[in-house]
Amino acid sequence: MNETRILIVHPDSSARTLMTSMLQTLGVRLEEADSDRAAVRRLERGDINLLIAGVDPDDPDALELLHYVKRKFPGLPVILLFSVADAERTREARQRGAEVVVRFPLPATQLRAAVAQLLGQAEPAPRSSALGNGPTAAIGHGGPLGPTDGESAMNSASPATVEADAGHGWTVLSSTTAPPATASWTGAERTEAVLVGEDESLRQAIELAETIAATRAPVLIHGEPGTGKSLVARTLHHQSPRGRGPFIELRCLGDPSEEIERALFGERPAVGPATAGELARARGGTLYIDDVATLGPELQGRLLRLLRDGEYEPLGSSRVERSDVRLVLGTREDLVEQVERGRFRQDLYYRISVVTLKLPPLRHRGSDIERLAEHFRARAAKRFDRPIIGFAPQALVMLRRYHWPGNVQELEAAIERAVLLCRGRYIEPGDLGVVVSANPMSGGLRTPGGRVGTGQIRPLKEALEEPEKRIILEALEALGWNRQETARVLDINRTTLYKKMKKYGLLCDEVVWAN
Ligand SMILES: Nc1ncnc2c1ncn2[C@@H]1O[C@H](COP(=O)(O)OP(=O)(O)OP(=O)(O)O)[C@@H](O)[C@H]1O
Repeated sequence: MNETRILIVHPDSSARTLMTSMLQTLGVRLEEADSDRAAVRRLERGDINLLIAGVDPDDPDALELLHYVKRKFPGLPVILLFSVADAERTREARQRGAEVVVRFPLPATQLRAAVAQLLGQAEPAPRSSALGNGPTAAIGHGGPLGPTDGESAMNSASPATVEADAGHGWTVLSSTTAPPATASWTGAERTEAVLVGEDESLRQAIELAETIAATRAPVLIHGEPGTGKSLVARTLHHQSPRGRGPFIELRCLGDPSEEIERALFGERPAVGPATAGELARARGGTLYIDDVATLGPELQGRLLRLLRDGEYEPLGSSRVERSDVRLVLGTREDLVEQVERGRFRQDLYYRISVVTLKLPPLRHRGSDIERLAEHFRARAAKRFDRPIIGFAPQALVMLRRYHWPGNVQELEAAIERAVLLCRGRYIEPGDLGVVVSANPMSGGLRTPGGRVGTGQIRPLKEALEEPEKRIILEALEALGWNRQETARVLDINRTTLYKKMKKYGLLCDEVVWAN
């Protein structure tokens, strides 16, 4: 089998070196070109599977190489790296067939995810002998879960992309641009539910999702209950070329294997009517399977086959069906741990985890708590026609101190209840239905009697996270975000500080090169 080759084009050698170092763990052959001319020469020798080109959108010839590639090698996927944000040029590049347009520099994880997805769908570009004869072998469909014809180029000619591009906020060019105040994915408004949040780790998850939204690769979403996995899956669907197709959700928790199997694959008994499964219903769209960790061994095997070969058989039938869905999987469990315990197939894990979005728990999202509370208040006031216009200061303090084990879902329910119960115009602490400890270090929920309910006692490690985050944040702020000095004062080494900052989403402005 031919080696996979990526051609990196950039006039600046340090940018090429940087990209090479970001991609070397992928185990592919990386080649470099310092100009469009050199790139064309190399492309014509054949066997390039993916092109990554850095461009300056202000340059009038910025898209010439793209234009050439899409004409001569229509199957060759292209990632364009823009040196500055330029929405107009981004639109133009996508109309001309660029699969991914991102701002450079960008996090290594994001670049690797985009490359992995596109390589999963591409076959080597044809050799030069086939050139000049118009379109030659197009992108291979990389197995049955590869893109359909309409998706393969992911270009803006598809109605979904044109609409998403037409001023609705959807653009992949956002890796280092600041998100808007709320609803980074304004396109999601079509689904009614809007994704609200500015927390850094949520933003990184969203950016990664944006990068791969247009591909058909499976996506794994990991997060505690109520962190928004289903909402992110839905948003991902609406931002993809499949956005006009169905979005189907299948929740697995607690259902016996056979029920899930029937729901997923459908049933075709020897006698009697056949029943379509969710896979058939989601045809042309996206199927979100939640709590994938709870699937039994048999179902895991069938899911693996579906992902690998795009095939399945309905219950009671031996006739093989082909699937045409994008799969998004949700889990609240740590799948690596499940693999180590022998409860989850490693091969399945590898297949679904190439792109993993990690949603942070609400207690780590800082000011997003208020942002979300305000969003839910406004929505509930409108929905229930209640004249509630804000929060009393003490109610906000309470919201900030509570640790929200049920995450956004719990917050949403608490605010809706408060809007209904509130007698004044501002939500008061009493309306929230929870009594949060006055001690900011505990962050715990107390029963009205004043004692901590046993159901609210948290594992020590988790309970210590909140004060630890606060102490680190205060030290960083006091020391002007000087990490060396902060580590010294806190008496920890810099690597430990870095890891903790990452865990708590405090790496605000930093582009993550490593990992
Ligand atoms: N960032 C967000 N902005 C606005 N609403 C949100 C956000 N995250 C979650 N929600 C809302 O919170 C509720 C719970 O979200 P969702 O069902 O997506 O969570 P989940 O992680 O899938 O939950 P579960 O683990 O129970 O399946 C939904 O009503 C959703 O619309």
